[in-house]
Amino acid sequence: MAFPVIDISRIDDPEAQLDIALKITEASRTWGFLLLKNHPIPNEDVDAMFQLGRDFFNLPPAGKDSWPINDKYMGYNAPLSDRRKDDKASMWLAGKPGQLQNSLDALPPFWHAHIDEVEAFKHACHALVVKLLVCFALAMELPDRNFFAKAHGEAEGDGNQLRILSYPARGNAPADKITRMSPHSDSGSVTLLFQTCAGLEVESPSGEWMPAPHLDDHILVNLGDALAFWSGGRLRATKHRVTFGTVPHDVERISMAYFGAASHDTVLQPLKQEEGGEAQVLRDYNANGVVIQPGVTVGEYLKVIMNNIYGNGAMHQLVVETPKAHGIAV
Ligand SMILES: O=C(O)CCC(=O)C(=O)O
Ligand SMILES: [Fe+2]
Repeated sequence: MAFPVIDISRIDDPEAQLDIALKITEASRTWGFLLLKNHPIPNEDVDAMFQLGRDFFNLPPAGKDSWPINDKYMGYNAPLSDRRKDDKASMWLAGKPGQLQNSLDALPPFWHAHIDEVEAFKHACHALVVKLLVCFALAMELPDRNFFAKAHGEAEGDGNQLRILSYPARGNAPADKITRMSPHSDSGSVTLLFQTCAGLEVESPSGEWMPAPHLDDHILVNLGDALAFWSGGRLRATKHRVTFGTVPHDVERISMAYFGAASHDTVLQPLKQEEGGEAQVLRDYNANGVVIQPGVTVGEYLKVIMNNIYGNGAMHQLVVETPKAHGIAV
């Protein structure tokens, strides 16, 4: 089965939309990964963000280290701090519009002059995520084509995160045990991944690690566990990783992920079969070592996941005291 590459140039054209929605949804069900061709985000804007990332990561430690990632997913994460072992750095620029401007103390000074550019880029990413969410609802024949999209209001988007990543060049061949990006699935709804070169490996539908193809000017899309669970298993959150085997150790690799998540008060109840869910009920849906339970909110779930990655090394599980009953609480 070939890795899906889908042309979305006519995604807003009513005559082409359903066909595109069916292709995107089928790729999301089988692979959980796809490449978007002819997407609406201008390549110059993507390149400009990459350049900001490069300039930032090139700063001396004094320009970065005093602003570690905080509980609002803003700030810097230095090499070997992510999962306490991954050899990459990243900068998190999260939250709804206005949050960056209101949180300048949490951001390295480098970013203060670039807030508007970052916000505009996040806004464009969000608009594309919403288009994809509409496609899923259309292809699943849900009564409301905005079923997923309406839980992703940009103004409520505390969990929307832009993350710029740097896999620094290393002079020596690394020791075996050091990873670049440990195997994981993403946690929210839809991730847009922008890459300057190949390097990502994904779990294929038959369960083997394989390199994700890299095509210039395409966006790699993958899905998070919250949406996969909520869809009743119709959409797949696929594991992926970056290793020293796939990225040459002596050149820096820059990538950028926009994580689109539903608002924190969205309640995750898997779609029933008559609503488009799979017959198999999603019991014990285990994602990155955390069991997602029906009735949990997106905010509760994302918090546990982030604590497990950035916390003191202890693994937390979700405790849902009073599961909420409805599909969406917005
Ligand atoms: O750097 C990449 O290509 C992957 C990044 C990623 O998987 C993530 O940030 O969740
Ligand atoms: Fe990821």
